[in-house]
Amino acid sequence: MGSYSGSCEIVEAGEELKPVQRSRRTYQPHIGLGIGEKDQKPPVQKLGYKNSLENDINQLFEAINVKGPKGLSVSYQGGTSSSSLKKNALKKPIAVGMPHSPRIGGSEPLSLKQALRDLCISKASEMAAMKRLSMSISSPSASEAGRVKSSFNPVVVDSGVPGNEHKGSMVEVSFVPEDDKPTSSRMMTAPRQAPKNKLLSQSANCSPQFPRATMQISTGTSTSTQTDSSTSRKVGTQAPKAEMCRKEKHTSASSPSCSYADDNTLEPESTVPASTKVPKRSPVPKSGRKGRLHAGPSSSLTNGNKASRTTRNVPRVAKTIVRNKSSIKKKTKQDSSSAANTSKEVNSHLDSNASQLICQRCQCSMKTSSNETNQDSIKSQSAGIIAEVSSSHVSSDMHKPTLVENNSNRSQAAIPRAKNSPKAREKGDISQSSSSLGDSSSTSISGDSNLSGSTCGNKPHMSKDMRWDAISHIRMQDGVLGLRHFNLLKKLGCGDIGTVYLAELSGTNCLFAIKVMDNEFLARRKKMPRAQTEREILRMLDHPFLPTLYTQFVSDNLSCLVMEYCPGGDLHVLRQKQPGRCFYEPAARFYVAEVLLALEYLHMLGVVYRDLKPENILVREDGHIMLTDFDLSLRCTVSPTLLKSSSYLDPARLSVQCTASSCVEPFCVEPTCHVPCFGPKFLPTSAKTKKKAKEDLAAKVRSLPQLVAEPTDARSNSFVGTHEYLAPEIIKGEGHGAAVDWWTFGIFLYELLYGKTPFRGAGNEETLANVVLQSLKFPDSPLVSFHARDLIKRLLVKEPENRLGTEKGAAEIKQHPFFEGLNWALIRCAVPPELPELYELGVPTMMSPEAETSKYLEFKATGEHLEFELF
Ligand SMILES: Nc1ncnc2c1ncn2[C@@H]1O[C@H](COP(=O)(O)OP(=O)(O)OP(=O)(O)O)[C@@H](O)[C@H]1O
Repeated sequence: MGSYSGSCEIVEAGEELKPVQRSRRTYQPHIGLGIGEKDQKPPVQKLGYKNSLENDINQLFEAINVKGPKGLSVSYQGGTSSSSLKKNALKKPIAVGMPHSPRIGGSEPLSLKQALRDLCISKASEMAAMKRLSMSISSPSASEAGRVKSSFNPVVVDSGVPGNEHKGSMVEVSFVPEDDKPTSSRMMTAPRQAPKNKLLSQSANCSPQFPRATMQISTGTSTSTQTDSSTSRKVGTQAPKAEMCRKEKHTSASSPSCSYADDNTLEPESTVPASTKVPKRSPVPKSGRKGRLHAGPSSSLTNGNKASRTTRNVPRVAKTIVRNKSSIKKKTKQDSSSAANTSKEVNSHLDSNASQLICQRCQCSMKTSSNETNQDSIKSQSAGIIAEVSSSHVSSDMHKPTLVENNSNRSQAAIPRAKNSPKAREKGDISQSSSSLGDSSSTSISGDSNLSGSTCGNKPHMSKDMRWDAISHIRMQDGVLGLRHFNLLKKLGCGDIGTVYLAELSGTNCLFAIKVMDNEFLARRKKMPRAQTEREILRMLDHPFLPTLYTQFVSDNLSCLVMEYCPGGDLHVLRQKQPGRCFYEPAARFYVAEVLLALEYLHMLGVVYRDLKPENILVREDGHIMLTDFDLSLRCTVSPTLLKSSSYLDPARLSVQCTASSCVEPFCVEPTCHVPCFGPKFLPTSAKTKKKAKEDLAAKVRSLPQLVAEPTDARSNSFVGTHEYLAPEIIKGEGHGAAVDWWTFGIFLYELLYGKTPFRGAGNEETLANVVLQSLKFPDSPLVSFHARDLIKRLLVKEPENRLGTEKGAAEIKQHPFFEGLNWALIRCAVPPELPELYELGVPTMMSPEAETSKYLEFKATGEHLEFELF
């Protein structure tokens, strides 16, 4: 829930501070476990915290002195103590410690106090050394907290908004890479046993904040007395866009492996044979039910797949591959075998810098393969590469518990193209692909970094995807990537500005969806801006429910976007296969929840999507969704706002007072599910106490600040969208903003539940009139819950200013009781309603390269549309 996200972030920020705090805390447990070194006393004044340690020790001994059992003589000088308990405790480190350590109670004259002090100083020295080691590896010359902050590209903004009662308080919002471990969900749910699908500890990756916001609030002199919604605080004027730029700079500055190109440039393929230029032909009308406004005839692809549907009832296994810790962690551990606990602390800090470590890994690679990379760079330049594709992504979070099995993300990436068992093929592909990349695997990432910008750092949530390597490998081999490197296997669909193909990167078994657009056609039809918008947006995205753009290039005046392939068809097709042609409510809830997170992310990036409809929601192989098609989107600026307390919950906009859910099951729809995500030791026994606990928790969650990044100032007068989904303000030409996405979100939910849109008329004109004039009605059947209908009602408010979501965006909508019980942070790990029907990859036997180039690319674009004919 929204509040959850908020809570997550705060906890995360708290986590951010932990390194500083831990430096002292971690010391203490080692008092009893430390290893004495020598009798020498290091100059403790050099390390500030050593004084604290000594103080602690002194206090400890004083406490022992003072609190020792009466009549017991506790001697710290002679080492004789009649307290066996203390004796044992104190003996332990020394007994286990180094042979030269002084013995307590033994014959050595050294005092116990002195011995312990030395032990602790020794331990502190070890810790300091380890910290230095880890810091020098990950980010030289940065404090731990600073290092974390800098690597996560934080936005630190003074909350000193004029009139703000929180003067003096500091609000920090940082956008963290997705691979990093969020801790919020851990805080909220960790006490319970691991989720059944083995979520990673980075489960907050599932949270909507992509970029995830972590908030650190130092209340300082804050009076904390705000009570109304006016207390929302501007976090700052930095829009995510600005953050993106900063991130890019940061990344490129810190990592030579990450190169970024100008947004408006593409990499032309200089070596495309003339034979690949194919004739144009007239368009094929879109078979979809809805015509799109704003452009010529649109087309919609329905896959003709007849594979049987499988209900997914087995939780997906998400095994953690903590590659990110990698060598640094190991090294740290090796260097400090006697400081296991300390090492853990350090490692946990390093974990939180996951993406940074990945980048460092790349850098390391770069160093070891610099010659090769340089050669390739030169080669690329000489090949006439104008610009490299890079994803000017906003570092995202989570974020994410990497949903991976074994080679995980990579396995997801390698969607097999052979006909037999998809799963088996997948594995085969991985190994084959890996081996095909074999020798160069160690350098391919770094090479790719320089050549394409398609680095692990660009799309953290897909950083382990083997397709980066595959592309990089080809680039390193040939110096340039073009259409000739792909085997076009199947036409997936045709849109207004291009045609999408399923394609295999030759020799890699890696599948992609390639959107091919004819620049000449686009220019002639004045659709270049749409293509440009889509390209720019795609490049920014780094979110599990949005497509990953791997690379882009121009091949013989064809602009190609190489994207993640989504084999499950679209929601429009899937809905029509449901009984009654509509989804059951839990399934609908699943899909709209994921779409909501995608929209929230887009809004945070300053993108108003404007074209939500089931046709644009593809189903991934794992059953989760992918929102596509951004050519009608509106780009704008956005100012993240931190809303304090529960002021963001406007009861007038929500029918029922929301309750925060802490259920670990992302789709537990049982409203009476009480505090189930806490372990037994936290579970109150009586129902009454349970209820109280839940209320307390809900109150706490509601009191947490909430990040809202809704582009409230976005305005456009364009008449864009799909008839049945058009918002009234668009039809009326009054100008519109981000609220149109919440209108379409309401229509979308309605359609999923009822199998039709609410205002559809006999024709487009009537539909438009209905949207503006007709009141919302719900059919008697199928039966839909009150909460679902209530949410739809609040979204389909004709005046945008009164529409749910208009003011506070997705955060507001997530609070609606329809989503009660849904753990937003874990949504990505939820088991989807059903397995998608995968496209039958009944790909014809691959033709010879000559035949491919001469026959596959029969590009035809005449009249309204452009199309590439494959066969
Ligand atoms: N990544 C992908 N994976 C699988 N299929 C895809 C992918 N991207 C697009 N498609 C399919 O290709 C079709 C055409 O997509 P495209 O985005 O070009 O057209 P569109 O959705 O009709 O929108 P527009 O007309 O605005 O371009 C889609 O309907 C979809 O079925």
